[in-house]
Amino acid sequence: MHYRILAINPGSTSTKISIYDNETPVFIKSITHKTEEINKYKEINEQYGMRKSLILKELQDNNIDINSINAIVARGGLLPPVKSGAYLINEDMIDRLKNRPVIEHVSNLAAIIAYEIGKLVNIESYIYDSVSVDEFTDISRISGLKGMDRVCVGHTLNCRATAIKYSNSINKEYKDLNLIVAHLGGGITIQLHEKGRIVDIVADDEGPFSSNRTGRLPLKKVIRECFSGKYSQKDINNIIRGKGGVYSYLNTTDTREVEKMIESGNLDAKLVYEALAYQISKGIGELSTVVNGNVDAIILTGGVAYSKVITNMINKRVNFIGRVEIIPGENELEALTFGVLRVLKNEEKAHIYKELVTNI
Ligand SMILES: Nc1ncnc2c1ncn2[C@@H]1O[C@H](COP(=O)(O)OP(=O)(O)O)[C@@H](O)[C@H]1O
Ligand SMILES: CCCC(=O)OP(=O)(O)O
Repeated sequence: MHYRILAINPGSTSTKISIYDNETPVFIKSITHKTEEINKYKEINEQYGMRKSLILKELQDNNIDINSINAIVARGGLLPPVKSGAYLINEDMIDRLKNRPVIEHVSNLAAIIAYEIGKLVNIESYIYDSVSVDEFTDISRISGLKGMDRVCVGHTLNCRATAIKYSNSINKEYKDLNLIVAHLGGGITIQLHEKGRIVDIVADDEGPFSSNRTGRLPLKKVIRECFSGKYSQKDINNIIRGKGGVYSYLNTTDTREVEKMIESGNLDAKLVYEALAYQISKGIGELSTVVNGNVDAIILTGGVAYSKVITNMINKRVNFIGRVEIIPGENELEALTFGVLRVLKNEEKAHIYKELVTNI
């Protein structure tokens, strides 16, 4: 059977799209959005029309007839907790993403755009391995305060696809392995996949800092700053996810720049980079206890995993736990497409999204 699939992955500064004919990519494009254009919109959701028009124009300019597409797949946004795998996009999901997303995040736009394009040509649209995939156990959900459960929000799309890719590469079934997967991108999250289920994670506010996010901070000091009168809630959020981490120490979010600083003898940069590796390693160590140390492999992925300097530092600290595999970069368009292909080929079933949880 032949399927043509459009995948949509919006980021803060770009919208990535691809067309695959079954497993073969036939068109891949990253549409860049100028900061001035993005800044025109007060809320992220207002960018929907602009991004949808650019996608349609891009397809038209490249002679791709939208009527030739059989299904659309989008990066899943900030829904209340959902299962791993595919969900058919429906009105309930669109209502939640447009009106009550759990967090404002650019990934919320993906399903909205996919659904609208799907309606134009009367085809189904899906999300796959949403950022809010939550397979926590009862024990991992406990936070330390009744009424404030931990929730799982992370880079599940890349982590799960990379974990499956690694399992296939060693001729083992993903569901038979215990894997710790660290997504080292602009944001960092670390996941424990126990026999194919993501039972616990270190979220981007629970562990290591990243290029522009603070990670876990000393709580008492955060409370003092929040009530100092100096900041609005938006300011605080912008610091935590945007102006924190490497950026706050070294004024750059590009870890390649940090390496150049280190090479030129900058001792502050050296210390911050070592601290980054140290904190990532601590997160990996923390998750290894969830399976009593029975870890088949630790996988380092995402853009920062291209850096030999950082992966060597992490390797030294964590290889006593299990073998360290480096699978750099992220291939989210492929992960989305292959996921929905499994649905179209009846190898997986798509879940139906229902608004059950109302207090998140
Ligand atoms: N070769 C490299 N060496 C070190 N860092 C890199 C390299 N390539 C990309 N990065 C870093 O990876 C981060 C972006 O990772 P990526 O997975 O593309 O991000 P995102 O999660 O935002 O999609 C940036 O901080 C960038 O500086
Ligand atoms: C919201 C969790 C996933 C995430 O942080 O994605 P980005 O790193 O792409 O912002």
